[in-house]
Amino acid sequence: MSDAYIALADGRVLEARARAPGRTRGELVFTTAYTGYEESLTDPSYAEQILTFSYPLIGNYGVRSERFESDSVQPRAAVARELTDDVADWLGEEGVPAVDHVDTREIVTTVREEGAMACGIAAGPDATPEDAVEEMESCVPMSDHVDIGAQVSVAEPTVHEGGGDVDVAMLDCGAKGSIVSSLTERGADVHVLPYDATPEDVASVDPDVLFVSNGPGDPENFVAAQDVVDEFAGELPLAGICLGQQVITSALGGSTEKMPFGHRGVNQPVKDLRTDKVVMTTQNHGYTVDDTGPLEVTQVNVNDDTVEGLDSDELDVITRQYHPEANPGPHDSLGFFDEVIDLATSDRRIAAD
Ligand SMILES: NC(=O)CC[C@H](N)C(=O)O
Repeated sequence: MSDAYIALADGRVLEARARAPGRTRGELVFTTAYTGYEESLTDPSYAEQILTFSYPLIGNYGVRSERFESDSVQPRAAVARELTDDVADWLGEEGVPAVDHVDTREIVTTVREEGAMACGIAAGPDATPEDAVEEMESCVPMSDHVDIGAQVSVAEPTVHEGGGDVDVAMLDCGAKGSIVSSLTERGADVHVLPYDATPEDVASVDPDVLFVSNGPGDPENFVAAQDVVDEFAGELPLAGICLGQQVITSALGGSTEKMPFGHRGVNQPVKDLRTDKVVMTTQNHGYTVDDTGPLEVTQVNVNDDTVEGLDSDELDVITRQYHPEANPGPHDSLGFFDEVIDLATSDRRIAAD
C-alpha cells in the first residue's frame, strides 16, 4: 500500500513511497543530472520548486556537506525513482519531504509536454491522495512569489576574502557557494550584499565589478537588483550568472520570458558564436532572456537556440545563463571567472577612465 501521493495540476495523482514525511507544494520541475544531487538539493535557485531527478538512483555516493552549495535543502521536496537511505535520512532531518518508487519517466514526459506545473505532495503513514491534491491547489505560480529573494539572500553584508586583488560587489539573490569561491580562488574579495541592497550599499564597498548572482523565481521580481544595475551601468563593469544575466538584461532595457519547462541538467550544449566551439554546461533555469536590449548574444544553446551568453564591450558586461562554476557538472566553462576578473581589472574598465 502506498504511503505517499504526488498530485499534479493536470488532475493526476501518482502513488509513491514516503522516504521523508511531510506535506508540501511547489512548481514541479526535473533535472537530468546524473551526479551532483547534493549540490542541486542545496542550490537556492530551486526554492519553491519540487525537484524530480530523472536519473534513477540518487544518493549512491553518500552525503557530504563539503559539496553543499548553501546551508539548507532548497527545493520543497525531492522525487526520484530510488533514493538511498543516506539522502532520505538527510532530507528527513532537514524536514523536506522525499518520495521514491515513482515512474519518473511519466513525470518528465508530462512536464515536457505540459510545462512546469503546480504539484502537491503528501508523504507518511497518514498521507492521503486528498492531502496531496489540497497541497497542489494551494500552490501559487512562481511569478507570484514576489519577495522570494528574502528567502534565500544573506540578511547582512558579508565579506569573503580572496587576497584583495579585486573587489567584487555581489548582489546575493540566492548565490551558490561555489560562485563566491570561484571568485575568491582567483584573488578577489567578494562583498556579498543582500538582494535588496541599495546603490549606496554597493558604493560603500568601492567595487571593481558588480556581480549579480543566480537565484530562484521570476527575475522580474528582483526589482531592487535591477535598480542597482541601472544605477551603475556604464560606470562599473557588470557580470552575472543565470538569474544575474536575466536581471542585468532587464535592467538595461531587455526582457525575459518563462520557458515551458526550462533547462536543468549537466550536459546542455552551448555554442560560442565567436569561436564556433561547443562546450557542455550545467543549467538550472525556467526563465530566459528573449529581448537582449543593448547586449550582444555571444553564446546560444545548441538544442533550442536560447540565449546563453551576453556581452557588451561598450558597457563592460559579461553574463552567462548557465552555471560556469560547475558544481555539479563539467568544467568546460570555468574560464568565465577569469574573464570576470579581467573585466574588473582591465584598462578598458569604465570606472578607470
Ligand atoms: N539558477 C538560476 O539563477 C535560475 C534563474 C531563474 N530563477 C530561472 O529559473 O530562470
